[in-house]
Amino acid sequence: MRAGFACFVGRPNAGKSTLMNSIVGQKIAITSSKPQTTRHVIRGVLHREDSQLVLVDTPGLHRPRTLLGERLNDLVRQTWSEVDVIGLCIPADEEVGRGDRFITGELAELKATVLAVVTKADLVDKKRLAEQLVAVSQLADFAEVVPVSAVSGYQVETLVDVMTKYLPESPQLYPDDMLTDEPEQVMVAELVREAALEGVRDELPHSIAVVVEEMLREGGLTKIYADVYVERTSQKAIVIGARGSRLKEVGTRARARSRRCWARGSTSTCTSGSRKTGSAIRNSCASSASDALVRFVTRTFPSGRVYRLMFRVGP
Ligand SMILES: Nc1nc2c(ncn2[C@@H]2O[C@H](COP(=O)(O)OP(=O)(O)OP(=O)(O)O)[C@@H](O)[C@H]2O)c(=O)[nH]1
Repeated sequence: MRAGFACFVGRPNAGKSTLMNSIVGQKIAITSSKPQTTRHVIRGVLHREDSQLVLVDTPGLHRPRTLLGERLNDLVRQTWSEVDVIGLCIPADEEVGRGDRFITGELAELKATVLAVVTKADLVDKKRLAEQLVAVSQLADFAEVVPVSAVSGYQVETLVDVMTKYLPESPQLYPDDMLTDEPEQVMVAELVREAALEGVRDELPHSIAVVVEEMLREGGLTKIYADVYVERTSQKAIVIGARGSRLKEVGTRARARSRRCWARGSTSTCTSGSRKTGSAIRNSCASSASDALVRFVTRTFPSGRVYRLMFRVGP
């Protein structure tokens, strides 16, 4: 029996979270086309008869421009020092760059086994993939270099085999039925944040935060109250959209994703807005709501920057 921790590292947008989801087989880390989507360290557990691979997702390492950026980088480095295997992700469709060399240099100091993972293999032809494998191999003395595509599934199993090979001999670390150690509330908040990030401008990912305040069981349903925070008043309009349309979409998407995540079905969704724009949103929701199940939460918000979203998930 082998069991241990592994993580994927690499520059932002390299495909780390998508790969982790593909390996664990369930949506655990959120993904988006925006760089620096990941803010939490999330564990996904892959159970096999003779092994347990615990995957830790990290934010993309980047040149920090803010204190939050510095803290995210600290989180990455801390994770590196605690795992058994590290997969350095480098996309097949982008040149090996200074960022990759910088990360490789840092990894050389660690005790973990370092593999290179050439991600997004589906985006290039065989010749380009071969060239990228050579370029990546020249970066450092990696234990292995593995090309994969999380989207097509190409070599994902092989990557798991290779990673498992480098885990220490150990009894299993988590119970059989455990896929992640993230609390349910954090996972739902991440799903809402993912929905809120869709279609927003590049600068926004770090400016949106979501806190699930309450999850109330009502018979077979779970009523979820989530607060969406933005950093600046100017970002409010982006998150809310014309006549509340974006916020409503966020609620709908988050509900659908939560439903898929728990595979139980759902009944209703609702969004409501800030103190300033709340009534406009409620009106727009009401006027566009052909779905009779849409309900609204009326509430006075202490700050103009918080938007409350309510949706219900259930069988
Ligand atoms: N075609 C293709 N696209 C991929 C693949 N893996 C990831 N992507 C896309 O690449 C983008 C970034 O993927 P993420 O998994 O969020 O990247 P990340 O490295 O976790 O990003 P950060 O959270 O910024 O660190 C998304 O649009 C994914 O859909 C792949 O194997 N093939």
